[in-house]
Formats: sequence, structure tokens, C-alpha cells
Amino acid sequence: MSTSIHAIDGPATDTPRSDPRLAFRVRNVSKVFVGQSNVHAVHDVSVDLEAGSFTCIVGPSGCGKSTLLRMLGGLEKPTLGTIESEPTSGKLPPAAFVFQEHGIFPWLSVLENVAFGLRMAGVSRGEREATAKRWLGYVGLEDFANSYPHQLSGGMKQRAAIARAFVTGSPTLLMDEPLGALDAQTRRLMQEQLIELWERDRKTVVLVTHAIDEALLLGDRIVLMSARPGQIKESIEVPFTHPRRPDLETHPEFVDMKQAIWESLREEVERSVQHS
Ligand SMILES: Nc1ncnc2c1ncn2[C@@H]1O[C@H](COP(=O)(O)OP(=O)(O)OP(=O)(O)O)[C@@H](O)[C@H]1O
Repeated sequence: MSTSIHAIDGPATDTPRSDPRLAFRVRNVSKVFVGQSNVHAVHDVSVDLEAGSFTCIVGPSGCGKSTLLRMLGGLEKPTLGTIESEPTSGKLPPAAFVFQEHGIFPWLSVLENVAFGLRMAGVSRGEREATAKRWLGYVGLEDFANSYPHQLSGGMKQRAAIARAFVTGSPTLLMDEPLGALDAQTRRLMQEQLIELWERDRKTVVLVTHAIDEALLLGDRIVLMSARPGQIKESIEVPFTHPRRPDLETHPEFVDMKQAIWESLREEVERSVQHS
């Protein structure tokens, strides 16, 4: 099977492509988990991700989305193929992760959690606290700086986790269903917040999601994966400009794209259900 990459036609975009450098150059990457029965998770994926772009990966359950994300972050090694990533300078971590289970430390205060990456990078206490406080402000948690995670709601914990990822200064954020566990209203607010943070900071973001509307709302590009072994079925340019307006979802073109992507995804979901 060969990897096919094409774009759904849309109007000309003026979405800024701020930086033509590549954050990731992925070539012919496959992943097989070797065990009692081998699992061919990802097959022959090739894709270029520009620095400062926001890419959403969608695909049926079990198609290898998380595996691809983990390979981008160096948490898994490809069985075949290569992944080159943009080198980082100094002590900056090459990528910061946000997972569905927010992964903040229960024994640290919210401020200490958000400042954690800066502490690891050797940033002075004064500077890291000032930076962490500023980001707590951006995510609406300034009044909870001294609270501990158990005193926060799920959505607040996830806001802290996202602020912590942005604060590290790492040029790349890899997010695996970061909003998946939230109720619909909180999720909606967090989507708006996430896009605002990205518009402010323009890191390279790769976000795995099951929700097509979330991918269209947030992403510059949607990578649609096939049923396992996951290949890139389509790479879709999202034509909507920034700043993204909250009412974007009512735009006829948004509705049409959502439907077209669902029709393509549906085939893969059906294939993956048949094979499971
Ligand atoms: N460490 C591992 N060892 C063995 N198999 C694995 C491992 N990690 C993932 N897999 C398998 O690889 C396949 C792809 O898993 P992955 O988590 O990447 O899919 P996904 O698309 O992110 O799924 P979901 O949307 O359900 O989270 C699955 O069949 C899974 O069981």
C-alpha cells in the first residue's frame, strides 16, 4: 500500500505560515510492536510538519495515532523509516507532552506544577515564578496558584497541564486527546483557550483527537489516518484564518468540511470495526 497525501479543495487561505522551517520530517515510518502476536500499528507514514504549524491527527480507534505522536516525541522508536526533528538550543526540552490524564504532580502546588519545566531547565526561582504566574493568568488560574491539584476540577487541572506545557519554552507541544476527558462545555472553552494560547505563542503543535470539529476549529492541517496499520489517508489544509472566531462552526464551509472528513473517516472506522 502506498501513502497518499492530498488536500481537499478549499478557498485560498491567508493563514500565516510563520516559519517555513520544518519541525518534523517523517519518512516512510512504520511501527510494529513485537510480542506474542505482533501488532503492525503504523505503516509507511511520510509527512512534513512546518515549525509553528498546528496539526491535528484524527483516525479510528487503535489506528496508531498515539504511537505516531509518541514516535514524534522520541518516546517510541520507529521499526522502519526516519523522523528528523528541529534541533533545540540549550536546556530546552525538544517537546512537551500533554496527555488526556493531565499528569500534573499532586504534591506540588499549581504554581510549582506550571513552573516545573523551568525549574528543570535551571531557570532562577524569581523568573520561573513570574513566568508561571503570567501563564496561570492566561488560563484563568491566577487565583489558584497556591492550591493543590486535588482542590481543582478536571478542567482546571487540564488548564494547569496545558499552561505547564506552554511554559517550558519547548518549541513543540505534543498533545494526546488533551481535552478528551472534559465535559462538553468545559471542552469548548478549553478549545477557545488553546487556540488563543497558540495564536499568542505559535509553537509547533501536534494534537491527537477523535473530534473532527475540534480538529477543524484548532488545526491548520488535519492528518486523517486509515484503519490499522495506520497510514496517512489524507492531509487536509484547513482554510480558516486566524484569529479563529468562536462562531466558526456555523460557517457553511466548516459544516461541509466536517461532513467530507466524516465520510472519509467513516470508511476507516467501519474497516477497523470489521477487523477487530
Ligand atoms: N506498547 C505497546 N505494545 C504493544 N502494542 C501496542 C503498544 N502501544 C500501542 N499498541 C497497539 O498499537 C495499536 C495502535 O495503538 P495506538 O494507541 O497508537 O492507537 P490510537 O489510534 O491512538 O488509538 P485510540 O484512538 O483508541 O487511543 C493498537 O492495536 C495498540 O494495541
